[in-house]
Amino acid sequence: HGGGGRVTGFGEHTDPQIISVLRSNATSGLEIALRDGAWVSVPPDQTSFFVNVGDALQVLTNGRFRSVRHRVMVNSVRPRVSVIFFGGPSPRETLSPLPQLVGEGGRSRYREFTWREYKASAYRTKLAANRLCHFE
Ligand SMILES: O=C(O)CCC(=O)C(=O)O
Ligand SMILES: [Fe+2]
Repeated sequence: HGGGGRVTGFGEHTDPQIISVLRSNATSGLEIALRDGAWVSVPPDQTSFFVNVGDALQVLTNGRFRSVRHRVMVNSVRPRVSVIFFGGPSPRETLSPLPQLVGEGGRSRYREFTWREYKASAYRTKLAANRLCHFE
């Protein structure tokens, strides 16, 4: 449950995979967290796809693209329906920042790990955890 009588439908988290493509009906509910932690509602648009950066893409881009923290609040007036495609690596795939994005003399912010390792680590934590801090 959220404050002020608002009910959380899907708790805050970042998506694990590379990219998430989301489609919903015209009911609001999806919210993203800004850098300062404030939550803002994403205006629903049933004619658009919403594309979300996942943790894996944050690693591949060495943090240039950020996996945005989001949640879904319950809309007490209208039903909300959403469908999401999650595009992720296969379990044996190795992930690390792309050399072109680290740059010469630049610092890689993440160590190399397999997707299997990430999953095993993520399943041991709560939904809201920062799952990438184990791979920095
Ligand atoms: O229902 C939504 O719009 C988002 C759900 C979500 O964040 C997820 O499944 O990862
Ligand atoms: Fe999500």
